[in-house]
Amino acid sequence: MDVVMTIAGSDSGGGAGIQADIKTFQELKVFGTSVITALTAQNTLGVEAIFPTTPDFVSQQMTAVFNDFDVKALKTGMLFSDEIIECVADKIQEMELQIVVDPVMIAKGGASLLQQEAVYALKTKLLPIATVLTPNIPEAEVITGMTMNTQSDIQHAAESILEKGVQCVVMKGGHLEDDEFATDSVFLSNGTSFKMSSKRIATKHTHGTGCTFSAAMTAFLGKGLSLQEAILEAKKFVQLAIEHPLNLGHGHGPTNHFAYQNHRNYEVMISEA
Ligand SMILES: Nc1ncnc2c1ncn2[C@@H]1O[C@H](COP(=O)(O)OP(=O)(O)O)[C@@H](O)[C@H]1O
Ligand SMILES: Cc1ncc(COP(=O)(O)OP(=O)(O)O)c(N)n1
Repeated sequence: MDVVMTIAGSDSGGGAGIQADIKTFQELKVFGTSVITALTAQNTLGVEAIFPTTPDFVSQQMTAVFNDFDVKALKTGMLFSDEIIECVADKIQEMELQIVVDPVMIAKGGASLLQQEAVYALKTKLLPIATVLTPNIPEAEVITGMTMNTQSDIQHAAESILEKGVQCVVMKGGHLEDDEFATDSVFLSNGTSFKMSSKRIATKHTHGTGCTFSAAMTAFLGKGLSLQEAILEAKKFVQLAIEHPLNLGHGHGPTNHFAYQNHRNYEVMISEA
């Protein structure tokens, strides 16, 4: 059984963060381990409180898992502070691992899940060792300092991120105003680029989409899929999870992690970036 890890915050409401990651890992039949960076008191209506873990305790959790398991791939989600980012980066920089960095910054309700002063550590410590970075448009704008309105803006921002040492950037288009398609643009450091589109679902139940997408990518990388295959299959996983909602909670409900096993046949459309 392939072992993967998530380093992220806990969402008491179960739709995002560690909980979304572990559910995704379970559905994709990899063994999930977890390192908790912060606890959030959260539900589908928003984040009510945040209680961060100490960097030392983050380090202790990582050591405990790494001393016992052969972790093939890991993802990072909510990292909260520059001290936690530095401690995570120091620990994994020498390891042979596939690293998916989901640069979680702001939750849907507006709560800040990454302190502003931590953006520098994210850029200088974590990006250089990342296999894949999965920013949404607002996150890519913070990382690059660029404004992104057009496909050409997306390409320029991706190029500037690749220069920081990341092997692949997946610019998520969930926030773009397109009624028909949810399109993500993928750029690899070897010069390959493509867009992947799926039918945009008109729904408010999109809590945890980013976490689920990056967790699925991590699971597929852990299982040995190539980078491109892992990205495409993760897109399929998140599409099905959005398309078959569970209708839970009173706000932005969670996605459905069971859907991939029940409705496997979704074709993601691929085109030139
Ligand atoms: N309404 C939607 N219909 C279909 N796919 C969506 C929808 N919203 C987001 N996605 C997809 O979900 C994934 C996560 O994207 P996004 O919601 O932008 O991330 P985040 O949660 O980090 O803001 C991407 O593949 C995106 O294209
Ligand atoms: C603990 C925790 N981690 C991450 C998020 C953000 O998740 P995301 O997938 O980006 O979904 P939304 O916040 O946009 O619903 C979170 N909310 N909590």
